[in-house]
Amino acid sequence: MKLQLALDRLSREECIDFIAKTRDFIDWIEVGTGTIKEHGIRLVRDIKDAYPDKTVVADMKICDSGRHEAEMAFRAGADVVTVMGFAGIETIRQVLESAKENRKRVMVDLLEVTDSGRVRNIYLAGADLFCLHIGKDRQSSGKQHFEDQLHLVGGLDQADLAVAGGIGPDNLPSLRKLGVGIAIVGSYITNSQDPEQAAAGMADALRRSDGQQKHL
Ligand SMILES: O=C(CO)[C@H](O)[C@H](O)COP(=O)(O)O
Repeated sequence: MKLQLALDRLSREECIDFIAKTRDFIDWIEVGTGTIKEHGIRLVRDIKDAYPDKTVVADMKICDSGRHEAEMAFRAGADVVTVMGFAGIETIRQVLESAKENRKRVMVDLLEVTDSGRVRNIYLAGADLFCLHIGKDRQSSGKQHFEDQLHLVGGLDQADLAVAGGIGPDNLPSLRKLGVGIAIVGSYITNSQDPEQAAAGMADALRRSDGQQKHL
């Protein structure tokens, strides 16, 4: 299982600092939605230039103007862009087309998606990377679990699976059963007193886990 560091609610300098501290333990770097809104797409470019060997995810959470927004992120050096699973299929198709033309990838964020038929249509449209996601605001209710969302991606045999939202050592064991290829971890690392240790611990635990290893 790979580790994606999510950079949310941070200053530009903090983003750079967290990457420097955790670089040996993380596989993918996510520039969070709010972070892009606050600091601009230029931050994606700066991170990709500094870490050309890392996979950089621009968490654009696209829900309209698919091609325009995807190309903005790819031009800035993003390797992966996110589109919302609840977006119109036309928007999702535009993002997938842009990724194909640019030889990049799309992560479909399934935040608040409940219809597995919709997910299957997105898969049939060419998506091959899906993210089960418990949003920040939902996390506080404590009522949602990744297991409850697993039916959404049942039978999507060729797709890779990521999970995001509240992941830390406590719920790591539950990921083992889900066949997850990539764990997206933000707050557990960025709120830690010792981010380097936190990232090292998560990376070690993820790699030792029984989760199905997928090529990403
Ligand atoms: O995409 C996101 C929010 O929309 C976050 O990057 C992701 O969910 C990480 O969350 P956490 O800080 O709980 O680990």
